[in-house]
Amino acid sequence: MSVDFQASLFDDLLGEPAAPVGGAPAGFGDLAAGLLRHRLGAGAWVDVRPGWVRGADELFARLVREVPWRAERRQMYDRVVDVPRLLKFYDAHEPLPDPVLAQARERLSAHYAEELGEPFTTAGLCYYRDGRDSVTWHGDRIGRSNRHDTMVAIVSLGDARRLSLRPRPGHATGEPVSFLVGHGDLLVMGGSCQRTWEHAVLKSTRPVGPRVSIQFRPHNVR
Ligand SMILES: O=C(O)CCC(=O)C(=O)O
Ligand SMILES: [Fe+2]
Repeated sequence: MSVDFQASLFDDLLGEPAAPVGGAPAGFGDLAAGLLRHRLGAGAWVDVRPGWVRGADELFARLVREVPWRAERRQMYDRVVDVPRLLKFYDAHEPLPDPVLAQARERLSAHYAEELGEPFTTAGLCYYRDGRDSVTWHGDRIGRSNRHDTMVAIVSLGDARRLSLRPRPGHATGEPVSFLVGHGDLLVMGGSCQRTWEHAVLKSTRPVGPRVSIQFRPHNVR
């Protein structure tokens, strides 16, 4: 069984007007207002803040247009296969492709400063062109996250996709959960989440439009 949390359902509860359609500049809602923590077990948690980025239509369009997206290929057993999404990684000192992303990183670093103990530095961008694009089950465990608690903060733009989580065998128990992350939503995986749980954006057979995901991580977490 999977438990569904539909971010969009919370929108009205926050009592904040939805972003106007069209060219409004991107801005941010109060991060702490409407931020909800879901404890997954084994020290893993997920924070969700629906509609954090406002007026993000233009931002989404700019990122789709201007980020130098890369198609990658990976070895899978005895074959080389296309990675089913486009990617671009910005290391700590590389300029981000849009000032709004720098603002998002600053706000996240400020909000989580005490709990995380360090700033978010890098930004990994993924472009899911349609429902066939996906990321398979994994933990972000390259680097310190293999041994230490950390955070990965994801801003989602464009069409909503489901971020699914399940316990990593031998490391956690519990029911799988999934969060529908939509345009402007923030989802933060924290605590032991990368070591003890796995996450994925699974392929969708329903028609789904493009989505851009921006993942902010601290230094040497990937
Ligand atoms: O698309 C997402 O929000 C998740 C991407 C992800 O898990 C990753 O790139 O490590
Ligand atoms: Fe990931």
